[in-house]
Amino acid sequence: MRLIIRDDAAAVGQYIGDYICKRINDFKPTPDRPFVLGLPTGSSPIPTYKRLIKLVKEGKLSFKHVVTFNMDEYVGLPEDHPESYHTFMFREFFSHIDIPPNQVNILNGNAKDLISECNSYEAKIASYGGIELFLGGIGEDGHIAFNEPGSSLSSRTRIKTLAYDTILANARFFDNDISKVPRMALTVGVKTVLDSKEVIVVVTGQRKALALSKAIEEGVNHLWTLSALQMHPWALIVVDEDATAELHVKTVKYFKSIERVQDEVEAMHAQFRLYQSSTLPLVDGKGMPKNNVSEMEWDEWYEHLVDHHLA
Ligand SMILES: N[C@@H]1[C@@H](O)[C@H](O)[C@@H](COP(=O)(O)O)O[C@@H]1O
Repeated sequence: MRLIIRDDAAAVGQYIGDYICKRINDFKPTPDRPFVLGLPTGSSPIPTYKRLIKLVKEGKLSFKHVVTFNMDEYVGLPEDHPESYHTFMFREFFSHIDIPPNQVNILNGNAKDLISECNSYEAKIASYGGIELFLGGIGEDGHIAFNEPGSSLSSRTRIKTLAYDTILANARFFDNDISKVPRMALTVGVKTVLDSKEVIVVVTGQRKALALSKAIEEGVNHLWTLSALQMHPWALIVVDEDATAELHVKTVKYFKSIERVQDEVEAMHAQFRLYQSSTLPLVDGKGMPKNNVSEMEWDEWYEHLVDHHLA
C-alpha cells in the first residue's frame, strides 16, 4: 500500500485527478475495451471531480470509452431527490464531462427486488472483466462505500443497514434532521472493491484521522473496513495533512520517504533515457541507443549520474 500526503484537499484532488487521467490515457480505451472506473460520492472526492472536469474541458482527457460503477446508493430515496447519489453524481461530475449516460451505472435503491438489483450489479461488473480502478472515500468510522463496521471482508453488493454514526454524519446533507436520513443503502461489498485491479482512496480532514490510523497502522479488521486494503496488491491512499493527525510521526516519515525515493528513481530513469541518446557508453559506436545495457554499463552510468546530477 502507498500513502501519498498532500497539503490540503485541493492538492489531493489535483493529485488523484491527474493520476486517473494518466491511467485512462495509458490504457487507451476503445468501445470494445472500455476503461472500467469505480466511483464514490461524498464531499471528499469533489476536488478530484473538479480536476477531472478541468482536464476534460482542456481536451486532455475523455470519458467516451469509460464505463463507471458507483459504490452505493440510499434505499427508498427518490432518484431525483437532491441528496440521492444519482443526483449528486450528475450534479458534481457526469453532466460536466463527455461520458455517454448509458455507460454510467448506479445502484437503484428503489428497485422492486433489491436483492436481484445487487446481484445484477455484480454480474454487470463481471461482464466487463471487473473494475480497472476503484476510487473510494471513507466514513468517519472507517467504512468504505457503505461497508459499516462489522461488515464481512468477503462481502459483495448487498443491502446494508446504516450505522447510527453514519446517519448522524450524513444528517448534514438532510437539513441536520436525522429523521430524514435513509436507514438503509445498497452498497458494493468489501470484496467487490478488493477485486478491482487498483484501488485509490481519498481521505481528507481531521475527522477521518482516527479511521486512517486504524486502517493503516493496525491489523486487518472488520471494524475498520478500510483496513482490508492491506490485502490489496495495488492500493493507494491519498490524504491531506489534517487526516494524518492520529498517525505516528514515523509512519508519516516512512511514507514521505518512499515518495521521495520514488521521485528520485523516476528522475534517474528520465536521465537514463536522456543519456541513452547522448554520449555516454550507453550508446553504440554509431550513437544509437543500445537495447541491452550490461550491468557494468549501468553501474558506470549510475556513478556518472550520482557524480553529476544528484550530488
Ligand atoms: N457512502 C458514502 C461513502 O461512500 C463516503 O465515502 C462517505 C464519506 O463522505 P464525505 O467524503 O462527505 O466525508 O460518505 C458516505 O457515507
